[in-house]
Amino acid sequence: MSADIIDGKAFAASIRDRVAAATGNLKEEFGLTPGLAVVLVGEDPASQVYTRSKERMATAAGMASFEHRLAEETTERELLGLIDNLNADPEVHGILVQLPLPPHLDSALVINAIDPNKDVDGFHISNAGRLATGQTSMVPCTPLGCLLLLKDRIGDLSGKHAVVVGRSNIVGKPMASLLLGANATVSIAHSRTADLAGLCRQADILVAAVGRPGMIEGDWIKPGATVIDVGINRLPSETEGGKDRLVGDVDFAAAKEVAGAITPVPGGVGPMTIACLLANTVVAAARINGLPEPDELTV
Ligand SMILES: Nc1nc2c(c(=O)[nH]1)N[C@@H](CN(C=O)c1ccc(C(=O)N[C@@H](CCC(=O)O)C(=O)O)cc1)CN2
Repeated sequence: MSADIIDGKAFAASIRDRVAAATGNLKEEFGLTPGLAVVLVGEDPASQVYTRSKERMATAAGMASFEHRLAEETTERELLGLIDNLNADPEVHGILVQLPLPPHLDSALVINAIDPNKDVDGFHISNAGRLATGQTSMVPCTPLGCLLLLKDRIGDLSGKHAVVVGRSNIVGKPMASLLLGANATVSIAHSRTADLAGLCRQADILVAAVGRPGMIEGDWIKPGATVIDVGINRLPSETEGGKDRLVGDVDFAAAKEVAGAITPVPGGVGPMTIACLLANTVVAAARINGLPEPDELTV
C-alpha cells in the first residue's frame, strides 16, 4: 500500500487565507496594518527567491512589506544599526533577517539584536528559551509548519513516539519542544546516535531535518508511520543543461511504500515555512498592540 501524500502547498494556501482574513480584521476593527521587514544581506540565489516570496505573500495577505537589500560587504555595525531602527519603528511588527548570513557576520549576535516581540522567525535566544520552557513565544516557522501538518493528519499526538533526526537550533530542537508540548514522547537523534535506523523504526512520527539527501531509507520506517521531510537539498540535474533537482532527507520512493503518510519535497514542509511566518507576523502585531490574538493562528 502506498502512503498518503501530505499536500503542504494546499495547506499553506489555506493558512495564508486565514492570515489575510485576520489581517483584514485588524485593519477594520483597530486601524492596524501588520508590517513585516525582510532583511537580505548578499546575493545568495536561494535566499533571493525566498525573500521575494515572503515580500510578495505578505503584500498579498494585506500586510505592509518593508524590504531591505544590503550589499554582501555590509558590516556588522551597519546591520545592527538597521535592526535598531526597525526595532523602534511602530509600523514594523515583524523583523526577519534571511539566513545564512555572509560568513563575516555573526548570526547569533545579529538575531539576538532583534526585539524578541518582533522576532517572527522565533530564533532569538529569549524566544528559544520560552519555547523550551513551555511559555508563550514566537515559534520558529518550519517546526510550527510541521506541527500543524501533523495535527491536521493525526489529530491528538498524545503518547505517539516522535523521532526527530537533526538537532539544529532552528528546526530540530524547537521541533522536539513543540512535540513534547503536544504530549508526544520525543527522541532527538543525530549523526552520532547509535543504531539510528533502529530508533527510526520505532517512530510513529518521524521528522527528518539533517540536510543529507535521501539519508532516511525505506526500511528505517515503521509501517504506517507519518513521515515529515524537512530537507531541501539541491542536486545537479541528471540531464545536461537541465534544472537542479530538489530532494529531501528521506528516500521518498522507498519510504512511500511503507509510511502511512509522507510530505513530498518540493511541496511539503517548504511552503508551510512562509505561511507560518505570515501567521507569526499577525500574532506579533496583535501582541505588540495589546489586542486579542487570532487563536486559529497560534499553537
Ligand atoms: N530567516 C530565515 N532564514 C531561513 C529560513 C527561515 O525560516 N528564516 N528557512 C530557510 C529558507 N526558507 C525561508 O526562509 C524557505 C525554504 C524553502 C521554502 C519553500 O517553499 N520551498 C519549496 C521549494 C522552493 C524551491 O524551489 O527552492 C518547497 O519545499 O516546496 C520556503 C522558505 C533557510 N533560511
